[in-house]
Amino acid sequence: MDSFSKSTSGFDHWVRNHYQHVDENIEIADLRSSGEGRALRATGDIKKDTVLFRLARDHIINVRTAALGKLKLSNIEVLESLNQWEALILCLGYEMLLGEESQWSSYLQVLPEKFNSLMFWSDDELAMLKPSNVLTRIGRDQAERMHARLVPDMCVRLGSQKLADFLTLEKFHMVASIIMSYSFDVDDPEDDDVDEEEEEVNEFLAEEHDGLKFDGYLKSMVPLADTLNSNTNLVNANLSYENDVLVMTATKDIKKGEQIFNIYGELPNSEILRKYGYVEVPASKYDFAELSLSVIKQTFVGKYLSQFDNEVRESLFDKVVAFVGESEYLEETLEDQEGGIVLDAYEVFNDADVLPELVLLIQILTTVYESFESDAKWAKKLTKSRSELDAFVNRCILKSFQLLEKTMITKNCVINLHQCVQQRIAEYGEAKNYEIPETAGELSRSQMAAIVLKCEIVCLQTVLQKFPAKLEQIDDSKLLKNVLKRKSDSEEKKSKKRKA
Ligand SMILES: C[S@@+](CC[C@H](N)C(=O)[O-])C[C@H]1O[C@@H](n2cnc3c(N)ncnc32)[C@H](O)[C@@H]1O
Repeated sequence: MDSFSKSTSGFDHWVRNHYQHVDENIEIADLRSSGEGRALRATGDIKKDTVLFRLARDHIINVRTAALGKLKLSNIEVLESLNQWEALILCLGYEMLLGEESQWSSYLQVLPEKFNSLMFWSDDELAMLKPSNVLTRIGRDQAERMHARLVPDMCVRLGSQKLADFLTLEKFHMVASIIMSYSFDVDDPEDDDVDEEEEEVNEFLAEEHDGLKFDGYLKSMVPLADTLNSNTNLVNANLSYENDVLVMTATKDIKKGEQIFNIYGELPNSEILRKYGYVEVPASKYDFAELSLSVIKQTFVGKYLSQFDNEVRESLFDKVVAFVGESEYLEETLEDQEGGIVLDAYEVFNDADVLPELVLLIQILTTVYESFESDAKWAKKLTKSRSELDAFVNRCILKSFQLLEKTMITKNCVINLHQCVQQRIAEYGEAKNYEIPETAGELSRSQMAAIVLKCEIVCLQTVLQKFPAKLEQIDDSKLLKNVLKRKSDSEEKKSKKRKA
């Protein structure tokens, strides 16, 4: 028996001795040959709603159960003043330091030491993922800053100089990565002042320091629940949290020999690779690409008002977008769209579902720019008067919003959105020619990078084929007439004033 199998068998033994229930038709399978590590598999037919296993809360690792919390009287309070990531990194690190003496020693044996998540890719390897926006979310610097905050001071405060010595930066990255790919956000029955909306899913990147209290959940390690691999299309099990116990249940009939899958989140392949170090083939059910504001800027600045020099065109775009971003009308009308409609990047999903914020922005920009094109002299004048420009953009916002509310869109808006998407596809270069293999197997990092890029391109191409399925297209002239009518009204008023 190799050491991998020995660890599996030790862990299996521990689970069956400690858990309240483990179904007889499940096993921990060795799927190393297909690059999937350990996984849960059915050894007999399992009916939907069968409880696969049930465990008491004291078998999971978090601030309430871990040895570090009990090392000193004040430790729980100190740990609760940290954020979820910091607290669990220190708790799990301490269990690893305890090794054989840890209550979870058999479980610690089956945690990985090697990772494919993006934190561990070299700069050259990461370059293979250009131009995916996932490259902006790796978080290596945040992890290093977190390490500097916690080690050694916090470890010493918690009473363990040994933990400070143990948690080198390399170890810290390893523990953080285990938590990234293995932990669960488990409902906290002791914290009933829960505001689900406020749950911060990616607080590791946000670096918030609010402390654990009132988050409503505790980031925890849940042995065996984390042995399940994930598949967005084949998910057939779900972990639920009851007062005293955690229960893994089959959500579908599962046949003998089939793998039991969880779902780690509604994530696209780029995020699955970033956090978990693998990709789904041929695609994740939740794939999306991102269209950044800079691509939209390039498209509009490159297309309109060619008689102006580039600097004027760029500054005009920035002014218009800044005004849209601060629009009081939009703030009041779109109450539930906190942060407005101007975003750094817009997600574009694999079913051509385009964010309404993006459609509205492009409709506003199209209306503004088509109006400018219709009278370049007037446009030039407008660029010099902030208040007149703002008033005009405001009208375009209003009319564009009303149009989309009636499920209509102008033809040039559709063309412009398609051109933004084409501009984005062009940034991917040759990646569009890549053919995704039919089965995953063991994939190299360059293959996984190519699959991520191809999945993003497919989302963008789908928009070109399908958008706008649900909106009626009208001629731009109808909207422009409406917007520009007011312009001529106000010019007439001005000239009357002048005459008087
Ligand atoms: C929560 S663990 C699941 C158990 C893991 N396979 C193991 O051997 O410990 C998450 C890790 O499992 C692997 N994994 C999960 N789902 C996978 C899948 N569908 N294909 C390949 N690897 C997967 C990835 O390495 C991921 O980081």
